[in-house]
Amino acid sequence: MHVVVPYTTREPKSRLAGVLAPDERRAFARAMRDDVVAAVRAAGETPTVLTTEPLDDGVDAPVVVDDRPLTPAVNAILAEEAESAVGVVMADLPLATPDALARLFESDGDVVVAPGRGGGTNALVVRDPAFRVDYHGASYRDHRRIAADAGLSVAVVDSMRLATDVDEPADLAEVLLHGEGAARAWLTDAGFELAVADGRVGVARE
Ligand SMILES: Nc1nc2c(ncn2[C@@H]2O[C@H](COP(=O)(O)OP(=O)(O)OP(=O)(O)O)[C@@H](O)[C@H]2O)c(=O)[nH]1
Ligand SMILES: C[C@H](OP(=O)(O)O)C(=O)O
Repeated sequence: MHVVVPYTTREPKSRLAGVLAPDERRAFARAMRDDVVAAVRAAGETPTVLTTEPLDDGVDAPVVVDDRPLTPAVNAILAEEAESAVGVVMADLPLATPDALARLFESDGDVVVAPGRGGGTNALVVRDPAFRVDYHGASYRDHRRIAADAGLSVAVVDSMRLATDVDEPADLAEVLLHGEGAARAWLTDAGFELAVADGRVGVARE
């Protein structure tokens, strides 16, 4: 299956601005992307990075450049590849393992959705050309509605690893706890460590 990994170079991970400088956010976003690309490949599928501008950072996959916003850029790929199944796996899922992704890719359904915590859509498989994406906001709900309106079957993948997109500082604790790849190593090198305060797990930086 062809698996698209959307990746923006424009102000990536702005919700981490309180804990990471702009160049750090770019480097961390790149590390997360590299983990996702490696996991897709280890799951036996073929990744392509869908990027907002050309990349010269050693990305280990072919890239497609499309400077439009996320939704039209992904829909253009779905329209181009209407004859085949397409996977869409976000680049900010550093906990994604080959096993979790294989479960997504192997689930039956015209549309297979891995919801993100907070209402987003972290990963999808699209097997019917009538489906189109509409990201941002409560996109999990919107994608179910788009599928239902088109008469398509939907399968939902229940996976902690695919549900954990890294958007906010609290999500960094998940990477330190469960990550195994470049994103976890980047955080550790940058001096982040787990910190428990008032019984809650968070992160602190040396
Ligand atoms: N190709 C492409 N990918 C995008 C675009 N916007 C977001 N992405 C990717 O889509 C995934 C989800 O992105 P978000 O978490 O919504 O956005 P973000 O810019 O990474 O982070 P925030 O600035 O905190 O919202 C990430 O893998 C992004 O790199 C876009 O306009 N084009
Ligand atoms: C792309 C978007 O991500 P979020 O803004 O929810 O992180 C979504 O899942 O619809």
